[in-house]
Amino acid sequence: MNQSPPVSAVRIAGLQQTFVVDGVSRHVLDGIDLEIRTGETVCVVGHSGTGKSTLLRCVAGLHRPSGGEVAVAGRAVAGPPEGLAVVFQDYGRSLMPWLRIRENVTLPLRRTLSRQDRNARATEALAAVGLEGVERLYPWQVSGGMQQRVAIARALAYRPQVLLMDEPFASVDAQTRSDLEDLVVRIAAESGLTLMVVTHDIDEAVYLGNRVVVLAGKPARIAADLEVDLPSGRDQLTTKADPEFLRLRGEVMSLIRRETASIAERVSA
Ligand SMILES: Nc1ncnc2c1ncn2[C@@H]1O[C@H](COP(=O)(O)OP(=O)(O)OP(=O)(O)O)[C@@H](O)[C@H]1O
Repeated sequence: MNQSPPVSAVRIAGLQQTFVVDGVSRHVLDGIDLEIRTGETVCVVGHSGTGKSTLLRCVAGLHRPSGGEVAVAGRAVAGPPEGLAVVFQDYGRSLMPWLRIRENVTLPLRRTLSRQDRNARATEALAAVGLEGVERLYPWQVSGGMQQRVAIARALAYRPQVLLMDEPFASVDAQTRSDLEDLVVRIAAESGLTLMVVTHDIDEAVYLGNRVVVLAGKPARIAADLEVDLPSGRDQLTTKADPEFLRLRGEVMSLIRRETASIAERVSA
C-alpha cells in the first residue's frame, strides 16, 4: 500500500527573528530549523534571554518572524493556528478572576460549541487534571498549583493537536511541580498530543521530553537536538536515577555552561 508520509506537527525552517526597539535592532533567532513529529514531546532549554519564548511565540502565531517559515499541521502560520493551544507560566494572569473555574475552562469554546457540549468538555478536562468538584469556585479560591491545572484543563478542553507550554511550572512549589510534570507525562502518553515545552529546568526537560533542544548563542541557534532514550512509563524516582537520564542531564548542562562561559568572556573582553 502506498502510504503518504506523516505531516510534521510543527515544522520550523530557517526561522529568523529580529526585534527593533527604539531604532536599535536585536537579532534574537538565527536560522532555526526544527521538526516536531506528531505525538512527540520536545523540550526547549537555553540560557535566560536566549530566545526560547520567542521561538514558542513564533509557533503560536504571536510573533511574525522576520524570516523563514513556521508550519503547524502542514499549514503555514500567519496568526494563532487552529488546533493549537498555549499554556503560559503566569496562571494568575491567564485565568479570569471574575469567572468561575468551569467558565474559565469553557471560555475558548463559546463560539464553537453548545453550552451542553462545553460543559461536558470542561467536566472531562477538569477530571483529566484531577480537579473534580471545583467547577463552581473562582480561580482565587484555589491554590496556585490548582490554578495552573485549570489553565492546562482549559487548553485540553479545546482538544488541541499541538500544545505549547512556556515555563508552565515555574510559579509553583517543588512538590506541585513534580505532580504537574507527571500530569503532563500522563496526558502526553494517553492523548497522543504533540507538545513543545520551554523550560529553564534541565531535569524537567529530560524528564518530560522525547527530545531536548538546546538553544545557544547570540543570535541563538540550535546547539544540540538530543533524543531522550528513556522508557516511556516515566517516574520521578526511577527515571531520574536512570544512568541515561544522568548522562543526558550532564550533557545538556555542560552545553549550557559552555554558553554561560562564552557570554562571560564576551562581557569581560
Ligand atoms: N516583543 C519583543 N520586543 C523586543 N524584544 C523582545 C521581544 N520579545 C523578546 N525580546 C528580546 O528577545 C530576547 C529573547 O527573549 P525571550 O523571552 O525569547 O528569551 P528566553 O530564552 O525565553 O528568556 P527567559 O528564559 O529569561 O524567559 C531578549 O533579549 C528579549 O529582550
